[in-house]
Amino acid sequence: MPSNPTRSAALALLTAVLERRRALDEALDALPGHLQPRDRAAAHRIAAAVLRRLGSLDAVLEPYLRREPSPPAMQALRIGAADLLLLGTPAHAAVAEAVALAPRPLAGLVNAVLRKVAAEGPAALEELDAARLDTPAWLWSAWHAAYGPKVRAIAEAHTRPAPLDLSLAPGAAAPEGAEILPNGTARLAPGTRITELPGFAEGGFWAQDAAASLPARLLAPSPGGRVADLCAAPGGKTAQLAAMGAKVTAVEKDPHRAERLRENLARLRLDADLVVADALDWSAGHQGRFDSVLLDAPCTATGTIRRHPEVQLLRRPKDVPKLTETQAALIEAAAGLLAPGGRLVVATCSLQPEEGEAHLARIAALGLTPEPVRPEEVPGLEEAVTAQGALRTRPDLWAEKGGMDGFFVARFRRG
Ligand SMILES: C[S@@+](CC[C@H](N)C(=O)[O-])C[C@H]1O[C@@H](n2cnc3c(N)ncnc32)[C@H](O)[C@@H]1O
Repeated sequence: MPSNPTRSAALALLTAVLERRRALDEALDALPGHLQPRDRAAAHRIAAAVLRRLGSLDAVLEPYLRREPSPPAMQALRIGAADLLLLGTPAHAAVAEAVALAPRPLAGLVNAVLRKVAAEGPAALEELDAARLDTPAWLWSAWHAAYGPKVRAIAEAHTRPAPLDLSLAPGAAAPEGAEILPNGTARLAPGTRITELPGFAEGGFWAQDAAASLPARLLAPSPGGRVADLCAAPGGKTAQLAAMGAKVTAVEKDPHRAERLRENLARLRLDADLVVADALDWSAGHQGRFDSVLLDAPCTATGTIRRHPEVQLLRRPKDVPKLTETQAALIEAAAGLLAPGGRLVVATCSLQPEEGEAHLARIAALGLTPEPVRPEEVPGLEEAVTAQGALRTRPDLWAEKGGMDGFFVARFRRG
């Protein structure tokens, strides 16, 4: 049987991520242009399920394999196991499609193993400690050190697909069926495709995790205020700031990502000056010119594992100090842009304290005064306000509503 386009595409995605260490979104962009949007979305769903639960799937497969087969056969087995155990695909279809994906000489092995998994896998999966198996040991230890026993709830939140969160354009209605969260985010079920929602083309909303909407809200620029939005693409926070009536200069160094920001603003009919530049260089020529600055610094993105499950597989411990150093340089550049009395918000979508809490002393040492987040500014998230007045969200917060990304947000003022 020839392999079907969805599963061939899922195999291409897994190969790109696991063997070439590409980000899943990048791998999606590289899929053949003729693939139907529906097949593309289904392939993404399968690949994301495998990446999210890789440790558990491999543990279920392991007893049936004398040694790990070649990578293409292993990916076919993982796709088959995800179909059988996580995605509700009927057993005969799951097995037949994985067999069709496997290299010819290993088709028999894939068939035999997946038949066993179909029969015995559900019970075996139940017995596993999924939170532990699906989390790399270095991340588990780091989160245990930072959050104590909450590490388990964090890891468990990563085993489930994230909902689609939308920020609404001013005056726009939420799509039907959306739950409105306390911060104003409209939340829809996991797997909802934003481009198919009525109102998308008209610019009624954009995708943005509930936690990702908080930094711009805490910056709260005045209408007409001059705001520098550093590290801006794809522009979720630029859009929020522009929608608040601020005069936004968005700085992004990656030209492809800057183009996406431009397209997003055009669809949303929002306005910002877009500068394609390295914020470190650009800031030198714009000292003291802004009433407020938002720095959404590049980071390990371990707070976004629910949405980007490959992050936990691709990141390495050595990435943390490297990115922390970049963040420190960007923080200094951001502080230099502020006019007297100006406000700085620094955010990272990381769960690693080195990329969050550890920056507070460094920012204060630049002569800025902390402007603590007040619990009433973040309704429903009072427990996320830290003793130092920063905001620390985690994937296990709002668990009953579907969780949220992990973010660190801190606010300062130039005296
Ligand atoms: C966390 S993402 C930003 C998300 C964005 N603020 C939003 O809300 O949609 C980080 C971005 O920073 C950009 N970036 C990284 N280093 C930069 C630098 N030195 N100057 C400008 N942009 C940078 C990356 O290309 C990436 O697009």
